[in-house]
Amino acid sequence: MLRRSIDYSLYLVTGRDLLPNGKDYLESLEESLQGGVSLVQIREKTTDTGEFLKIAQQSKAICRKYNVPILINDRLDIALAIGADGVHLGQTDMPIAVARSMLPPNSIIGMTCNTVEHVRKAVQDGADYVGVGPVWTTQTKKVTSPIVGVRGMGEMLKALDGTNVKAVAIAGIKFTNVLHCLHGCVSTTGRSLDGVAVVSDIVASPDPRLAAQRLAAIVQAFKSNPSHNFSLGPTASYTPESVKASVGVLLPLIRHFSPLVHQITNNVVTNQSANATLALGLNANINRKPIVFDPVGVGATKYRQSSANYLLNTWQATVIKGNAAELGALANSLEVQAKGVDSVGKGFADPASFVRNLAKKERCVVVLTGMTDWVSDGTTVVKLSNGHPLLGEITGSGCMVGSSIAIFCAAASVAEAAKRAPDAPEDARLVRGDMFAAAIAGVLAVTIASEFAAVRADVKGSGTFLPALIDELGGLTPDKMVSAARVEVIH
Ligand SMILES: Cc1ncc(COP(=O)(O)OP(=O)(O)O)c(N)n1
Ligand SMILES: Cc1nc(C(=O)O)sc1CCOP(=O)(O)O
Repeated sequence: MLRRSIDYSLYLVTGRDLLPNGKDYLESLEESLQGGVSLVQIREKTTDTGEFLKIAQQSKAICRKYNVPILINDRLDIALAIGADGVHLGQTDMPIAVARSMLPPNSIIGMTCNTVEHVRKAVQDGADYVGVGPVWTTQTKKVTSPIVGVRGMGEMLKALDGTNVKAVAIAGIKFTNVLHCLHGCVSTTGRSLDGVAVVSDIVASPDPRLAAQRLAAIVQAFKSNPSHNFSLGPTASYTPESVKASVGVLLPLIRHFSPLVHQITNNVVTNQSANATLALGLNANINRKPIVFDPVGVGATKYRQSSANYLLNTWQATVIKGNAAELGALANSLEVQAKGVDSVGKGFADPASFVRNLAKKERCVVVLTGMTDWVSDGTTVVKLSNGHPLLGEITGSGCMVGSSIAIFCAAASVAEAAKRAPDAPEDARLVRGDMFAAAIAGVLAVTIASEFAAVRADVKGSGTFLPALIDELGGLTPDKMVSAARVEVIH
């Protein structure tokens, strides 16, 4: 039998103990519905049955006014008593089949899932939706299962492929991170969330209407185009000519906008990275938009590995840049070995597939550096064949590439922001501008400058190469970059 269609976009789970002082529960619920809450779950963990029943009845009357379905957390008896639209069950609650046999036909049953196995079981048992998480930590409840993290959600969502079971993420979701959550929680097969479940960001707000409105606007915008990434999107078809043209456009933007770039770098290369940044035309400072992550020597120690994972779960990287050993370690691949922070051996047998898969998994642009550089947005792969062996003989050339990528990303993002009308509708893009082209331009700036530097008469070896490289970075022009760039596009 067909179940009614539910809009899971903004799923409010109630929490009366979080209401601001003096705020009435029913008034808060009604305001949140006016703000765009599309589904409500009444969650009362310590309330007596009689009071729970009364609250559920009153809540149902308000939800009906806005034509929004109401579910009950854990308690089938309350759901049956008030004629709710369904229940939300936890892993230790009543099995779905038993609940289904007791509830009216077409009732909605949701199940909490903390692992891929939970999701598979919930699908098998006939859940209508899964509440997947915890995405982040939360103050609202003592969560006993490990944090799944945004990067762990893809595998859980993938387990829903081929089913009609819906998914909402839960725990720690707020206006400030909801877009990160939606962007990051997409499987490699393209399955994204149907919505987000939120308690405190709405309930604890003195203005729940506004709290719901701003969450709903982002969720709706994301759902209207869930597949976009940091490039021009899956429909954009890149060619060597279009890539080179973008690179040519981006370089003057750096000098025009001189965006601020906040660099957190290691002590060995601080000076050099700052010099490269300045040569390209920037003041190193704070810019809060694109994030370029260079996981230096990530495979070398457990501490580096756990720090990288922590950072990647805390914010969404726009670009991850590394050598074969670093990216191999991030991807848990044993194909390439490291020696200190350097990569040894021949590299990946199929670098194009490697970068494409990692970019898809991490939901960002991936840059694999080496003799040949490979860049992917998860769909398209670009192979870049510029560079000079002297680059490998100076320390920190990889960090310089990271800085250069950051500069181009900042310029592309600031230029896009300048074009945008102040009242333009929310488009749910974590970073605006073509970050794929920017990452490519960042790599090419250094590798092309290295080619110009290496052939200068004043360059006798790595010692004289470094200042010449900085000079050549400062002297780059769009024409020089476009005519020197060796770009192949692999779709
Ligand atoms: C949408 C959604 N997802 C998960 C939960 C957690 O439910 P449960 O595991 O039953 O834990 P309690 O809510 O009972 O503490 C939820 N309520 N809603
Ligand atoms: C009810 C609930 N269940 C969770 C789980 O991980 O299973 S987290 C949670 C509370 C989420 O509250 P907030 O939006 O305030 O972080």
